[in-house]
Amino acid sequence: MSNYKFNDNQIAIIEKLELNSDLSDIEKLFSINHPSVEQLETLLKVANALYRSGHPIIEDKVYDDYLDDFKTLDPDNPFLSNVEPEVLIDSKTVPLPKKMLSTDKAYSFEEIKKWTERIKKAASEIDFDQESIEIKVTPKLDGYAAYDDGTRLYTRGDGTRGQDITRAFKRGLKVANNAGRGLGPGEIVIKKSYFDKVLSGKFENSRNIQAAIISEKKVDEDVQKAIDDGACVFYPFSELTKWVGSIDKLLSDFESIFEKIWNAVDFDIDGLILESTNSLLKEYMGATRKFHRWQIAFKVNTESAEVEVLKVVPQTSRTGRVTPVAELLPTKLSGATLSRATVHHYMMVKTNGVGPGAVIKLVRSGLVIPKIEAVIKRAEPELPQSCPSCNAHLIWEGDHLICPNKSDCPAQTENTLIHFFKTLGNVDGFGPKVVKRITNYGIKHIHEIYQIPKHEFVTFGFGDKTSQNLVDQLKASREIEIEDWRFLAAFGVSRLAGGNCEKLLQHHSIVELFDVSVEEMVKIDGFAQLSAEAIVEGLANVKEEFFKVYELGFNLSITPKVSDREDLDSPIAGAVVVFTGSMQQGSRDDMEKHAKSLGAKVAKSVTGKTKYLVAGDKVGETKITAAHDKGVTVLTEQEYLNLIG
Ligand SMILES: NC(=O)c1ccc[n+]([C@@H]2O[C@H](COP(=O)([O-])OP(=O)(O)OC[C@H]3O[C@@H](n4cnc5c(N)ncnc54)[C@H](O)[C@@H]3O)[C@@H](O)[C@H]2O)c1
Ligand SMILES: [Zn+2]
Repeated sequence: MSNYKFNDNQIAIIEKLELNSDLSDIEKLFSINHPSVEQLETLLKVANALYRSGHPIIEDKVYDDYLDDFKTLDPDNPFLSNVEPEVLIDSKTVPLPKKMLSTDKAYSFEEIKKWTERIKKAASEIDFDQESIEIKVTPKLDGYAAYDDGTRLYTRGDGTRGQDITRAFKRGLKVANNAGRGLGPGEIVIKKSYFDKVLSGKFENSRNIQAAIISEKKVDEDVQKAIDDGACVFYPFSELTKWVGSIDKLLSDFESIFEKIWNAVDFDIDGLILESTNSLLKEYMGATRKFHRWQIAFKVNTESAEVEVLKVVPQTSRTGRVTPVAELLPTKLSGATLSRATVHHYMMVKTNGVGPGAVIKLVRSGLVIPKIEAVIKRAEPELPQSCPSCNAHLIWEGDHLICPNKSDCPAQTENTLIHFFKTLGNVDGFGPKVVKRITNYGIKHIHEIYQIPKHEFVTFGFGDKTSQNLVDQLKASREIEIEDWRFLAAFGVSRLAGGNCEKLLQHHSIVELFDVSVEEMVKIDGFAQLSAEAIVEGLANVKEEFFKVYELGFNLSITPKVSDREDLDSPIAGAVVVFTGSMQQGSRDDMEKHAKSLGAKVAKSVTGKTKYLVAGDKVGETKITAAHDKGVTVLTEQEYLNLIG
């Protein structure tokens, strides 16, 4: 590979670093296969400086991989334990009003899960109620980090000292959503659509422009126009679209949350930020010198590869849908060897020619399953005629091939049972292997599993100890308290995952739900005609089995009814209340909980639906004015306490 050649802009930046190597030696580093520790350090410093001043030389993932290597070779190097510094625009730095750190990174769902485990562990260490742990997800803006204290605007610098770039506001830079000044940390960003339409001819990437907005030099006229057009803004993180919910919800709805937040803004983003919002927990978890332990960035790496398909095998799912799984010539992609990928459905196999010998473009998106982005070379597809599990003749239903043998298809039975225990999630022991063995002996229903005595497990071929353990697990799964919505979701009715179950159970008890008509269901917020029809039909199909299982006696915690809350005789019942700022009488978490118990709907941000904004200390004037503008009643903490008596 030939060496990289720096351009003049890059050379000017590298010279500021005052490294002890010649430029030509540094250029060579970017094509070396296994750089030494010293070489890695130089390489990282150069790449970082170029990246932060708008002239990146390598992809983020490549940078992060080098960083990983460096961590292994020289874990105590100070470059690793501090925020990666920006290149100074001039020589003067000022202390930041608040520390600005980097974020820890996760490139997979597994790493996110581990992070949530750490939060739960921290919560249990300080007796913080697990139920109250709240996670916020926002888009990770890929701009230029800055801090606005209401008077000055600062760069992040080295995390404790930055540079004064208030001039950007003097140049007309606006705050996103007209949110006003003083909202703390955020990023200077440029609207993607504007960049593509107006600026992409002249600038290579939006980083070039970010650097121009804050530079000391006179601003380029196109950039000034972009500022005047409101296409460049300072976006405070507090103003971002967000998802807020429990750890369970986060993990169970991860893909849909991901989709929604990822597409929420018209700015470049390079991931999602996940963080705990509970101040007690945050305080306890604290930070390293580099990142907050209560926050993590989920980054996606979009590396792709062209891969040959060896064959496509059908797999029958719990619902009878037959999923095409492509077996691939094993290929390395972003650090993992891929040998399988799921194709959406058999219609895609048929129309796009995904058969043996086809070449597909795969993208590993950081989520668990690699996605097929395109079919590069078609091949004759093989469409199965019969169910790989029960041999029943397959039928088309829309884009899908379906095994119609609901009652007697081993794959459907097994997957239904696996889904039940997995969704219940309160015991382990009933994973795919165990379930397969049990179903081989003719067990087909959830309620039957609960009636298997120990000696029968032994005749199924489980050891004595394992058999006892399985019996104990079954008992425990009924005794350990579990939310009724989760229990319902475990029956795997189509369109009845956890979120929808909870919404329905806020209106009807789990037993009543089986008698709710489509007409009644569409009256509930969030249920359209088609989903309601599917749900009512799905419930009817599982009704018999549901009650057999329900009558075994599970320890269900009941979802509170909306009506109970609105009927409460409290001045805030049914009202949407937002708490902001720091409170005197107790923690904000506690106040929110108390408000909920009084029937209020506690929200995190003010919208047109908000009735009261309870403002504690240190709340910006702009936030209050904005609330007034939306017709919200703003109360001080004391006024609120008087109101609820
Ligand atoms: N390509 C390269 O050569 C190169 C060089 C250096 C760094 N990088 C990339 O930069 C990363 C490290 O950079 P970093 O430390 O500046 O940033 P980071 O990726 O660690 O993220 C931390 C920053 O995210 C910002 N942020 C954006 N949206 C946010 C939100 N919604 N909530 C909270 N914070 C938000 C904040 O400004 C914060 O300072 C590396 O992982 C690497 O991928 C790339
Ligand atoms: Zn079948």
